This record gives sequence, C-alpha cells and structure tokens, in this order.
Amino acid sequence: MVLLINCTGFDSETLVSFTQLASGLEKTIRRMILETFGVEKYVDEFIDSTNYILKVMKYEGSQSSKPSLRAHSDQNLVTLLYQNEVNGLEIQNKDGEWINVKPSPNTFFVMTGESLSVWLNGGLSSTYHRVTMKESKARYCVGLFATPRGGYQVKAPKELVDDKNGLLFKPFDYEEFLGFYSIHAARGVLESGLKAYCSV
Ligand SMILES: O=C(O)CCC(=O)C(=O)O
Ligand SMILES: [Fe+2]
Repeated sequence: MVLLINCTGFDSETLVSFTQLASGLEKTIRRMILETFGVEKYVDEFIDSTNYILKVMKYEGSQSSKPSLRAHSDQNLVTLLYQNEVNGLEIQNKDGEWINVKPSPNTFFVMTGESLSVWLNGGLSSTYHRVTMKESKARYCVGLFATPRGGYQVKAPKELVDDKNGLLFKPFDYEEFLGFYSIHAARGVLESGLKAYCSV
C-alpha cells in the first residue's frame, strides 16, 4: 500500500482517508491473527467492538540518549505506525536489547498490544518499545490505535482455554481499565498495566 502524507500540512480529509485505509489494514491483520489461532469465528464480533484512535506525533530532533517517549507496551489491541524517514523508534528483544526500527518509506510498523494478548489468553506478547531521538531532524509519526470499545468484555474465547492452558486473565472492560491505568500512570507505574489489572 502506498500512502503519501505531507506531514507539515495535515488536513482533515487526509486524516480521514488515512484512518479509513489504516483501519481496513488493521482489520485484515487481526483477521489473519485470529485465523492463525483457529478462532476466526469470533472475527466479526471482535472487530465490530473496536474503536480507532488516530494520534499525530512530532518529536523534535535531538541527540540526547534520554528517550523522548518512555519505554512501554501499548495497552490496546493493535497499533499501526506510519512515519517519516527519521530514526527514533526502538523495540526491546527477548534478551532485553533495544533494536532500532529502521524507517522505510510507505511502510507501516505494526505492534500488538496488551489487550490482544489478554484476548488470546497470552497467545501473543505485546511489543515493548520507546522513542529515542538520534538525529537533528524532527520525526513525524501517525499512529492508529485499535482499542476495545467500552461495554465490550475482553475475554479469551473458550477454544483458547483448556486444562493445559488455563484462563490467565479475568474478562475486563477497556474503558474501566483506562480509569485504573491513568491513576497508576500518573504515579509512574506503567509496566504491564493491563496484566496487573486483570491477571487471574
Ligand atoms: O512515535 C512512535 O513511533 C511510537 C508512539 C507510541 O509508542 C505511542 O504513542 O504509544
Ligand atoms: Fe506505544
């Protein structure tokens, strides 16, 4: 998919068409994930219970080793990032090393979040990431965040729970969780917010 965005002059039409394209792509990705886990029969109800949030971000150029965006996992379902060609995004691998995500033109970077991990009964771990600016140029990034809609109980389907793999997380409502999370985030307690909230 090729998308051309003038980052310095966003207009509402560009943002609406970006959101339409990116949310369509997110739905396809989620469908593929559910198929991989053999639970595609839940795709429609799951996708119909999604809200999309669009965030436009600008990071000033800097060569400081201090992250411009602290390390975290997204608490939502799936995040799609689209950015200009300035480095900054880093993800942590299983050995705890920070890996630079090389920007590539016309490319989305897709991350799974904590809510999807809970829905899959721990089936996919979320991506731990941060932004550290290393260049003097500004980094622009548009993020589309798929979140569970308030009122929808995020709950692993019965097919993903058995004697060997017991239910790891209690069903939860994302909006109620956000109330809890914002209080803890304000106190600086951010790691695994959702899992701390709903672990069995
Ligand atoms: O700017 C980025 O690439 C990441 C933004 C991000 O992680 C977030 O908003 O949660
Ligand atoms: Fe994030």
